[in-house]
Amino acid sequence: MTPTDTNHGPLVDAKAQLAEAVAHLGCEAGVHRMLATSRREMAVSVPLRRDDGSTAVYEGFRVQHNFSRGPAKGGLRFSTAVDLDEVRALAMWMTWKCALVNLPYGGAKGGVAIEPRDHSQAELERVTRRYTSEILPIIGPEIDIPAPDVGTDEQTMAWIMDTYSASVGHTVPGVVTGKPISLGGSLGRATATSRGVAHIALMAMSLRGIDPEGATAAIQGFGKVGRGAARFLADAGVRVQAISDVDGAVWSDEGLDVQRLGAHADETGSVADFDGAEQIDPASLVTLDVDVLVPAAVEGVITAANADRVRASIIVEGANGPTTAGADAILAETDVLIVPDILANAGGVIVSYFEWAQANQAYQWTERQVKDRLEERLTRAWHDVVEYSGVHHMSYRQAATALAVRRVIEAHELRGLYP
Ligand SMILES: NC(=O)C1=CN([C@@H]2O[C@H](COP(=O)(O)OP(=O)(O)OC[C@H]3O[C@@H](n4cnc5c(N)ncnc54)[C@H](OP(=O)(O)O)[C@@H]3O)[C@@H](O)[C@H]2O)C=CC1
Ligand SMILES: O=C(O)CCC(=O)C(=O)O
Repeated sequence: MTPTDTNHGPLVDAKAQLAEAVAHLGCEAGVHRMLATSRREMAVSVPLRRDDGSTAVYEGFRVQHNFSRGPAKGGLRFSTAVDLDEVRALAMWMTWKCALVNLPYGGAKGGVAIEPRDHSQAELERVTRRYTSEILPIIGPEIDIPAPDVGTDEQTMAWIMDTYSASVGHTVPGVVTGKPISLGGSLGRATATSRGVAHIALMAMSLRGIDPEGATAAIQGFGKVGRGAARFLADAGVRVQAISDVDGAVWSDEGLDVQRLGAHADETGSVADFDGAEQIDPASLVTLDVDVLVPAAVEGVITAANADRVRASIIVEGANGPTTAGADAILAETDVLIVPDILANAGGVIVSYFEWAQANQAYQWTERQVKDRLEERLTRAWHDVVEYSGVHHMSYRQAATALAVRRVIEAHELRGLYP
């Protein structure tokens, strides 16, 4: 039977991945139920006084999936696609990601169902401060530490830090990561996720015997992750042939000039209509004939409906959850190597951890220290996954999830958090 995405949705996919890991590890039903459930969820209503004097109200969430290995950690997303189930899935993936790269954290995620492009900076500041005030009782440097994700940035983190600090009466840099450098942000955090994506892509190419010089890539998304990934891959000699965003997609056989494309996007707000390339259908990006495909935008873009047309040799998941369970099942029958999100995009949270450690020490590391330690941790996790996958004859996603779930269960057992 051809797999389908009948139950498609990130939470369904995340729970299916957990169920597979639990079956492989052989743990009891109660532990499985506990890991399938968030430890704490907060839904808030975020009223906004708009610049024209009218009032808008947005739904916001913060979900803390697990605390067994340490405080919860994960980004904050501003997007109209945000809902509670999406945030639950993203929080669960954060737990596995932090465990996989051995950070002393559990997993969390937050979101506000708002389109940031429709708001002024002043409105975004008011929304951020109000959302922060609402979730304030459940965040803190030892409880849950937000960071940037889709639609948020270092300015958002600065507003959260200020709102939290004003409430407790002193400056608390460790309450968020991904802050501006001048407020205690880490050197190298802004590019950490994309640097990690490129580092992992190069290791995957080496495993597949693909020489980066002359290899080709397509990248979906030209935001904080996609743009840097394009730059780092191009710097390694890869011909980045296609890049897309919400408004369009561009393609060039000889490879896009990523720097010029960046200048064009800064000027116009999109990669669309870049004069150094052909315009293509954004939906075709994931099925282009390239060596490496980097989905770096949103969930659920490689699905049961298009997986059989994927022609890349390697998929490096810069985004969280870009490949649905139905697509995974189809691609498992092919030679396509999928490097799962919890490994491929872990560079961001690794350097967030470094930022938090620097805030706790009140001491700044050099950029070289950050880069070296980032690559060291990612390389170790990569080898763990490759080895586990080989020993247990499973996909990299299955191996990564199993390794991570095993570490979380071990922490539960050692702490004795359940009878
Ligand atoms: N930032 C980080 O440190 C980390 C991010 N991630 C994950 O990476 C992904 C991207 O995050 P980030 O780069 O921070 O987000 P950004 O908001 O900075 O960028 C998102 C990009 O994706 C584009 N996009 C959105 N929807 C689509 C679509 N349907 N098709 C094509 N492009 C689309 C946006 O286009 P437009 O510009 O036109 O809006 C934008 O270019 C998310 O899944 C996030 O969870 C994972 C780990 C860490
Ligand atoms: O840097 C962080 O704390 C979290 C980044 C994030 O949200 C993610 O890895 O998906």
